[in-house]
Amino acid sequence: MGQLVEGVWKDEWYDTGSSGGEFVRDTSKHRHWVTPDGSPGPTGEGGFKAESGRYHLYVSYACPWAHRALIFRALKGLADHIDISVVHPDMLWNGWEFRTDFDGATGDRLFGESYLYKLYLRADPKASGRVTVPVLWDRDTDRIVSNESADIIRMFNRAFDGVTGNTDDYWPEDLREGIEPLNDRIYDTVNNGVYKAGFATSQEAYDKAVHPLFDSLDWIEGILAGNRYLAGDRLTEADWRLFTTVARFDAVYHTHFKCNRRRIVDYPNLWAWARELYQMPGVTETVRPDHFTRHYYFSHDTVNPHRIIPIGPDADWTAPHGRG
Ligand SMILES: N[C@@H](CCC(=O)N[C@@H](CS)C(=O)NCC(=O)O)C(=O)O
Repeated sequence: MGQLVEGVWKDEWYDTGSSGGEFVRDTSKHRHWVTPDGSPGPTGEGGFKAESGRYHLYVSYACPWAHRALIFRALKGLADHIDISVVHPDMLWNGWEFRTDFDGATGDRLFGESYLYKLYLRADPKASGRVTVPVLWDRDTDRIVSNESADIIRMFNRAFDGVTGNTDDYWPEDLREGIEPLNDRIYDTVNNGVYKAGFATSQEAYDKAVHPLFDSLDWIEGILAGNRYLAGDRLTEADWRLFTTVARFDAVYHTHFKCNRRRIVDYPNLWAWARELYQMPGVTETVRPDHFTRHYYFSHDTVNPHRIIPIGPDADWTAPHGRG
């Protein structure tokens, strides 16, 4: 674990000392957009036209943010148009590595680099900041288009429709007003909430994160009692953004991040909703418990110093969901 400082890799854990023990997530630095015609998107520069074979996606099967991008790649029929490199689940003193000694870890298929930070340095030799997945890489310009999963899934949602012919829409205009507040609360208290609880280094910081997390899970359980999906009867990005955290919850966050007031299996509606999403075509293969259990328990030695990987719960994700 570390970060780049003016082109130099520094091995250091998150600094929670200056924030009262609270984990504060950095904002993503690369915010360009792929668009159908290469015109600029909501942020950054233009020049990134949607084309088959031009872009490469760097992911970890362990990471909930990268997982969003993998799911949208599957749902939107992009697998033949955007290829991927998968990092090794261990994220140690050199950050994410391109080792291949773990099932599914591919190495760096574009450049044969050893570490993800070297990819960031290819794009900018003087780069500073955290080196995170996912990364959407442009082969034509050797630049990072984006390292922000929330943006990448919106690009995947529409930008390549002319390439794939797939017009499924997970951010439909008429539901956006409802989706935004769901995303905001779920990001802050659930997606990032588990990290805030797990990386807290003071009781106060932990308490401040863990109560809103479970308040939100209770609130979501209520929504899913009356609705098939979060925003109503249509599946939207709000569901997928929540799903990647839920998929890791009982195996990892409940134990490793001390989010143990309840498990997902204790919420009947949320658990059935999670199984329904898990079972959708193309999605199941993106869920890799082998990668996420190994990653969290083994990489975070500040949280789990002996790196013992617990046995994990027995839960049947293939059981009928009954939400039809
Ligand atoms: N806001 C980013 C966050 C990505 C992120 O934090 N990824 C984690 C893995 S789960 C990472 O690569 N962390 C490395 C680090 O912080 O040094 C996004 O949603 O894409």
